[in-house]
Amino acid sequence: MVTLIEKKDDRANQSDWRLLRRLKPYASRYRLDLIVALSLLAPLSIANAIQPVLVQKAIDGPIKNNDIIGLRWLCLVLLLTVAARLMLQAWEGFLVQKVGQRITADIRNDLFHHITQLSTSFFDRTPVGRLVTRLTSDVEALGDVFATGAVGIFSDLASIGVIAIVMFLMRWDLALMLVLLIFPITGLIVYFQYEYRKANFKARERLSELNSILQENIIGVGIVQLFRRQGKNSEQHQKVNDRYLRQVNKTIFHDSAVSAVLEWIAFMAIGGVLWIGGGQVVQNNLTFGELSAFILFSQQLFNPLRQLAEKFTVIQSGFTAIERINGIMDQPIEVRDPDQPMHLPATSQGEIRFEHVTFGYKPGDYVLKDLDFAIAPGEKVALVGPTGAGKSSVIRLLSRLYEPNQGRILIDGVDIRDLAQQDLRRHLGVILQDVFLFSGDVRTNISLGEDYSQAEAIAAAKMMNIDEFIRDLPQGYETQVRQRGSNLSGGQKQLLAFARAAIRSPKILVLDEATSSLDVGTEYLIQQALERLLEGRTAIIIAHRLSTIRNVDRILVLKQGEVVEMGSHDQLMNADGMYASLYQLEMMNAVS
Ligand SMILES: Nc1ncnc2c1ncn2[C@@H]1O[C@H](COP(=O)(O)OP(=O)(O)OP(=O)(O)O)[C@@H](O)[C@H]1O
Repeated sequence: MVTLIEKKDDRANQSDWRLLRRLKPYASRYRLDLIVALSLLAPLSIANAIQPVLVQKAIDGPIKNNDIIGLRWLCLVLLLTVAARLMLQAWEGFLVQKVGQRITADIRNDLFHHITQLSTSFFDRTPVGRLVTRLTSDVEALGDVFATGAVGIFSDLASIGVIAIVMFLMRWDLALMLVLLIFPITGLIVYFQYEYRKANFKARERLSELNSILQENIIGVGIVQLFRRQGKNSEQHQKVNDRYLRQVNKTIFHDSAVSAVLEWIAFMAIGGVLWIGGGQVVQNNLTFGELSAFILFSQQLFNPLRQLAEKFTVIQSGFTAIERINGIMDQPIEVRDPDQPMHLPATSQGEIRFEHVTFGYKPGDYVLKDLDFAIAPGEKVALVGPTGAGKSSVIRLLSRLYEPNQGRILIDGVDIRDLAQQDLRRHLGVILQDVFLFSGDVRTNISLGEDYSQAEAIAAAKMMNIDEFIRDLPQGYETQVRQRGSNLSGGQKQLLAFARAAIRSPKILVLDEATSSLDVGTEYLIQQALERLLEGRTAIIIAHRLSTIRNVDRILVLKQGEVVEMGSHDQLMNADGMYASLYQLEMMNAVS
């Protein structure tokens, strides 16, 4: 499946400045530290450029004139300049890294927050592995830009500027030769930068692909082993891994090439200085001190350039990461709270009304067509129908995980799009078939981190027949739930999910009945808990076993997204339509 993010390959061509602008709001939070760091650039660059000048002064002055005292003074000044430069450099580095890591942490938080608000349809199109890559390695790549001192690029640029000025003041002809070399080097850096960026962008896409495969295979390891897919899946993994490797090799090539070329040019520059400057020394047009200073200058000039090339590798990865992070940040939050949300009163009755609702996951391919029904407060309604009829889609719309294409859904007369989502969730308890448990203790899994007391959690667990079981656990309510609840049975997970709903006491309950068969004892506990949970509440139950819903007030029979029958069990049996035949089929299966 092609995701939106993949389509954004052209992002690799976005200008770096446009990308940097996205960092501006983050950087401005730490304005003061950044201003201090930037103001250190000028003294740092001057301290850097002054060193060759001091060497020149020492050679042409005290050394030439046998002035030992003068030489020692100059050495002391040189030493102090180096010490001052190192201190300023350390201070600047510390500030930049500190701010950088804070910015990275802020981006990580914002990205996480944004992802948690994105609509379910986004998650339908985007594999989990890709998202995890964004949240881990992309944010890390961005952090590396700061951690490796790559932002020192600004001080490198400032150093080049100041060195150029000092060189011109000393000898314009030699200075011109060195400065002219900067242009082809910059051209090379820009070329390799572009190529590296392209290769790196693709390498990261391959990495996400690899992560997706890894994620799927780890989550689905049971199925992989049961169906003996290990060999085939390893082959698939190897293919993607090879593709990733090839792409990484390309990035390594561009990275090494730029370093080698720069090294070569740096030595050419020293050679050039010796060639031209040496000739001038022989003709007495240049002093030894000036020649030495220029050899040092050429080193000092090319060192920052070399570092620029090295840093650009990290910076390019950072840019790629920003592009990809932006790819997520630019995903619109489709389900938003209205500007002035309406509120359901605390005395809300729990009436539900679907008004001519039509919906499709893909445009034009409707899975629910013109649904039009109302559920009275306190009424219990079952949704039945063959697989793929649209039952789960009905509750996804009611929970506002998706929006209808046409029509509207009202709770107590208020369109759910006019409600704050929090308000909707407070009035709506949803229990899904596949109960998701978070790592943490049992109590937290009931309260889900909300402010419920221990007594409330226990009361909910008691009402839902699971208190005794929890007390028997090694640490009772403080027992840690293993990943995704692997230390709990299917029935226990169901009861825990009921307790989660019970503690919130919503007006409306939506239940996707578990399909797996349970032993008679657990089945009884669940039925009893369910009856208590449903008491006094409006409920929609997706029933997979018709025998369990004989007592509901009304049954809606869905077929290919349309309500084809509606009525009580007895009415539908008398009508002898689709429900009656589904029911008879189930009875026959139960007997045989
Ligand atoms: N996330 C999705 N993206 C695209 N199509 C989907 C998605 N979820 C469901 N569908 C399609 O929508 C239709 C209705 O699915 P839905 O899950 O609502 O059916 P259901 O009646 O609950 O089925 P079951 O009883 O098997 O759970 C099906 O054709 C299904 O393939």
